[in-house]
Amino acid sequence: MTLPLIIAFDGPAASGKGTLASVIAQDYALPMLDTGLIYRAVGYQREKRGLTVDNVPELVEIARTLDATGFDNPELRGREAGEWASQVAAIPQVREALKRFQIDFAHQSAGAVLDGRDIGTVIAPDATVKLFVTARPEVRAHRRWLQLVKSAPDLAYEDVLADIRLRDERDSSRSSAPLTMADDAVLLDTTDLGIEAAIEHARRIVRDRRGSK
Ligand SMILES: Nc1ncnc2c1ncn2[C@@H]1O[C@H](COP(=O)(O)OP(=O)(O)OP(=O)(O)O)[C@@H](O)[C@H]1O
Ligand SMILES: Nc1ccn([C@@H]2O[C@H](COP(=O)(O)O)[C@@H](O)[C@H]2O)c(=O)n1
Repeated sequence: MTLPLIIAFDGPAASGKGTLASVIAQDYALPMLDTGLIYRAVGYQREKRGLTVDNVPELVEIARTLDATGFDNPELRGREAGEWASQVAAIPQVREALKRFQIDFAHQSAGAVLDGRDIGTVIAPDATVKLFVTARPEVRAHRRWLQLVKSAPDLAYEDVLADIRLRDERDSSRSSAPLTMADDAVLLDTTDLGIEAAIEHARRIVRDRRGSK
């Protein structure tokens, strides 16, 4: 019997963890979950329904009844949705309402690849391999700016950098499941790595860690 292979990618915004997670998921033919999208969907619904972060029971209900059919909405990938996501992600009751689904996804029979902020620490502390993907804020902001400027030509790099810094600070300092590297995670700093080089590093880490278990 083959053991489930659970691979956790955590790290700050635009570090490249989603890019790496999807390549590794393909390599091992595993299902993948971008958990940031879940928080983005809750934050987006908060905004659309005119709620504030103090409307906790309503936000919990949104989280509890979330429907993945709207996940392909391009607005969820936008700049504002990232900020809205980070705000609702700081509410412990919202995190709790989203937890079971993520735990079940991670622990399906073959295993899974998940990327987020608390995968290796909260959702799958038993993951086979944990990577903490990071890069300098200026580099991450530049990557994110390159992505967003295609649909927002007036967007200033400095504003994206400010967003990234604000989100890093909020995600790392919240009381519930803050962004932090698990003790047994491998650090992958992509500051000076192009995509192909980062993929090669990630592949090697997964091979080595998997082989050692
Ligand atoms: N090593 C790299 N070098 C240059 N660009 C990269 C690298 N890794 C990823 N990118 C690009 O940076 C952008 C952000 O990458 P990605 O979406 O994988 O980051 P992320 O950490 O998952 O972000 P978020 O958590 O905000 O969803 C994408 O346009 C991606 O193509
Ligand atoms: N496991 C996670 C994943 C995401 N978040 C929060 O959502 C925001 C958006 O995430 P992206 O990965 O799409 O950038 C992020 O800033 C976090 O606040 C989270 O808390 N836990």
